[in-house]
Amino acid sequence: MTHILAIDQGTTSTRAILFDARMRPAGIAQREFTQHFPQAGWVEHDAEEIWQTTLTVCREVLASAGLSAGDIAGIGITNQRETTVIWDRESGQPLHRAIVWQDRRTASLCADLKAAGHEAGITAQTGLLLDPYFSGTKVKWLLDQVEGARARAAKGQLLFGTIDSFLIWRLTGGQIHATDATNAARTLLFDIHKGTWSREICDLLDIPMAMLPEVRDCAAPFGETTLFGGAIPILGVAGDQQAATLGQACFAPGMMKATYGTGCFALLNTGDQPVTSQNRLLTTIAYQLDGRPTYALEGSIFIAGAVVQWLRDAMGLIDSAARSGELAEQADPAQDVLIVPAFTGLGAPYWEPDCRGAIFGLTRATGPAEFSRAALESVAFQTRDLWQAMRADWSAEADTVLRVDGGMSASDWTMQSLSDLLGAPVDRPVMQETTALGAAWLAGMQAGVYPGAAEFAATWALDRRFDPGSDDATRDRRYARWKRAVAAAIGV
Ligand SMILES: Nc1ncnc2c1ncn2[C@@H]1O[C@H](COP(=O)(O)OP(=O)(O)O)[C@@H](O)[C@H]1O
Ligand SMILES: O=P(O)(O)OC[C@H](O)CO
Repeated sequence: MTHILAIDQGTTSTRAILFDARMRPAGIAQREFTQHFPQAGWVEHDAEEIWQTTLTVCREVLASAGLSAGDIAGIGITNQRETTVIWDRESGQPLHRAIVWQDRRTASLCADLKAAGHEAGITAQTGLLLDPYFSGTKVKWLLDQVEGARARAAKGQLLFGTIDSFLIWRLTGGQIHATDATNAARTLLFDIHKGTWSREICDLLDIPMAMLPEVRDCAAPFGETTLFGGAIPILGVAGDQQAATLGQACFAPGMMKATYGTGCFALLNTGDQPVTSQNRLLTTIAYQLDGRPTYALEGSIFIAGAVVQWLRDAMGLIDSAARSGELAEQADPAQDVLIVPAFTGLGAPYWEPDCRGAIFGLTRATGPAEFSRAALESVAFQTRDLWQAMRADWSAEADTVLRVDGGMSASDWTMQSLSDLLGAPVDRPVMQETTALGAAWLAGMQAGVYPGAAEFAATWALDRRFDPGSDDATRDRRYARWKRAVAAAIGV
C-alpha cells in the first residue's frame, strides 16, 4: 500500500490525483461537469453527475497508473464548500439539483433574517454572516420549495450534506453519513466554539437535526469503499480552501495563503483561538486534528480567475487566460482604468449580494490592454481589501508574506501586481496541487504512511518570490481610488 488517492471535487471539475509514498503526484484524471443557471443569480449542479465524474476519474487515474485498490493506503476527499445536497436515505437519490455556493436565491431570506435581528447571534455561534453563500438558507429553501420535502424530512427520509458528505455516502454504499469540521463550519448550522450543530439555528431555519451528518476530525476513519476492486478506507476530509491551507503548510499561527481559482479565498491561521472579526471577515475552522480545532480568519472573494474568463469568453479580448498578462503589460501607464468585478455581488469584506460590476476611467484611448490590466489588478485590489482587514483584526501576529496557489497564481504579471499593491512579498510554491496535497496528507497521515505536520511543512519549496516594486505613496493612492470605485458601484 504505497499510494494515496485524493479526490478534489471543485466547482467546475472533479479531479482524482494519486500521490506516491513520498507525497509526489503520480497521476491525475479530470472531468468537467455541467453548470446549470436556471435563473439569473441561480447556480446548480447535478449531484448525480458529480458522482459519476468522481467514479470516472478515480477509475481512470488508477488504471492509467497501473494501480489497484490494494496499492492505495487511503482516500482523501476535498471539495467545493457550502454547496448543498439533500438526498433520500433509502434510494440515495438527490431530492433536487445541488444548490451551489455561488447561488444567490436566498438573498431575500437572508435580508429578512437580518432585519429580524438574527445576524449577531448566528455570527457569534458560526463565525459566518447572513449571506446566501452558506448552506443553511439553501437547505431551508429546498425544504420549503420542493414539493413534499418537509414531510419526507420530518419522517427522517432525507439527509443533508455538503459535497464531501454526499460522496462519502455514495462511496460507502450508504453506510456513513458524516462530514468533517471544516465543511460543517461553512453550513451556518455549526457552532464552531462548541463543535456541535446549533439547535437554535436549526430551529430558526426549521431544519430537522436528524438530517445532519455526524461531524468528525479532518483525519479520521470515514468508512471504506469497495467500488474500485477492493476495500479502500476514506481517511481524510477537508473543504478545498482548508485543504489548500494544509497543502501550503500554513500550520503556524500568522501564516496565510490565498488560492486564486474561479474565486479567491484567503485564510489566516489564528491558532487555537477563534478571532472575531471587526472587519466583516469570517471566522472558520482551518482544520481539526485529534479533536482540537485550529481556527482561521477567512476572506472570500467570489470573482478572481472568473474575471479572466469574462475577458476571454464574454468580451473576446483574449484567446486564452495566459494571454491576459502579456496584454496587461502593453497597457498605457497614463490611463487608470478600474474594474469592480461584482458579477455575482461582492463577498468579503463588503457582503453586498445585489451589487453588480462597474468600470471606471474609460477614455477614447482605452482598449483591450487597459481592460486586461484592470481585470488582473481587480484581483490584487480585492486581495488588499482582505489583507488590510486581516491586519486590522489581528495586527500583531499576521505574517508579512502571502503564500499563493490556484490556476491564476501562474500569472507572473498578476502576482507581481499583487505584491506591488500589498507592499509585501508573495510566495508561489513549486507544488501547485496544494488542495489535493492537503487532502492526501490528511489521509496519508491517518494511514500512517505520511509524516506529521513539522516534517510535512519542511517539504514546502519555493518556486518564486515576488517582491513589491512600487512605493507606499503610489500604492496607497491607487488603493484609495479602488475604495472609491467600490463605494460607487455599491451605491448604484
Ligand atoms: N496564466 C493565467 N493568467 C490569468 N488567469 C489564469 C491563468 N491561468 C489560469 N487562470 C485563471 O485561473 C482559473 C482556473 O484556476 P483553477 O485553480 O483551475 O480554478 P477552479 O478550481 O476554481 O476551477 C480560471 O478562472 C482562469 O481564468
Ligand atoms: O471549487 P473552488 O476551488 O472554486 O472553491 C470553492 C470554494 O470552496 C467555495 O467556498
